Amino acid sequence: MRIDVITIFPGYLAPLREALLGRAIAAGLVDLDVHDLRDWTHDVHQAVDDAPYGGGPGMVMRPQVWGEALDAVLARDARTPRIVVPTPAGRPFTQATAQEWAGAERLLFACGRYEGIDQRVVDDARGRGLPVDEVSIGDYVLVGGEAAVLVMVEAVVRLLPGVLGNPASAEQDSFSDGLLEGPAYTRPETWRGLAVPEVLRSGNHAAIARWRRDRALERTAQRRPDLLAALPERALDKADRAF
Ligand SMILES: CN1CCCC[C@@H]1Cn1ccc2ccc(-c3n[nH]c(N)c3C#N)cc21
Repeated sequence: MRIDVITIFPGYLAPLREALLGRAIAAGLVDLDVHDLRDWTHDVHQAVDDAPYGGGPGMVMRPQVWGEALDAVLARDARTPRIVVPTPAGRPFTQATAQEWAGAERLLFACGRYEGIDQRVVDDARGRGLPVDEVSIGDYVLVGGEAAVLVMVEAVVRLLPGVLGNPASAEQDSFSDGLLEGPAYTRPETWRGLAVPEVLRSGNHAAIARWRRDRALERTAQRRPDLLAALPERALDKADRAF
């Protein structure tokens, strides 16, 4: 997978070259290029923003600069990317989105700042037949798109074959079966007077699987009843319903 990121703060994306993602890049599973939007300005001030039509607070990112940047980055690889524009006004980014994008050959992230990117940049890309996803990572307001890109790239890249040491980890993710993960424990058996649940030390794999499923159902019902309500009928077996 090739990933391009266009931003006015390239340094913000440095963590993408650390740890798991860094290893994926080193292993050739991911090609990452981060581009400075100001490379496509032509004035001495390298202006990337201007006052909003219709008035209002803040500044809007200029379409000319973004248009040139996108055209140039698109041309650097024959593969057509999904263009991803983080925005608080976007569709929710979910595990399903990450799984869908993990199948893409190329992703191109356009990081806005200020009040956002002139809407005609997205409209022009879509008008040329390019797939553009305007997405939000949550119902809170950030200062720009870079933090969202860190989140989304991690969620996608970890799903790529060969990235996680144990592929079962991704299969047993929270959300992969529609439920939150239950509690996890490791040694010592007792810590500050708190013991590991006995069933986890029983060696009875069926009982352990049932206990873990019950804890996931319990936690999901308590913290995310919306996820439980969204589960398809077939997702809960008879034992789940008895829970
Ligand atoms: C605050 N300021 C005026 C109101 C509009 C947004 C703007 C800031 N801003 C500019 C570009 C940009 C991109 C993403 C996000 C963002 N916020 N929250 C999310 N879940 C996000 C995503 N994904 C915020 C951004």
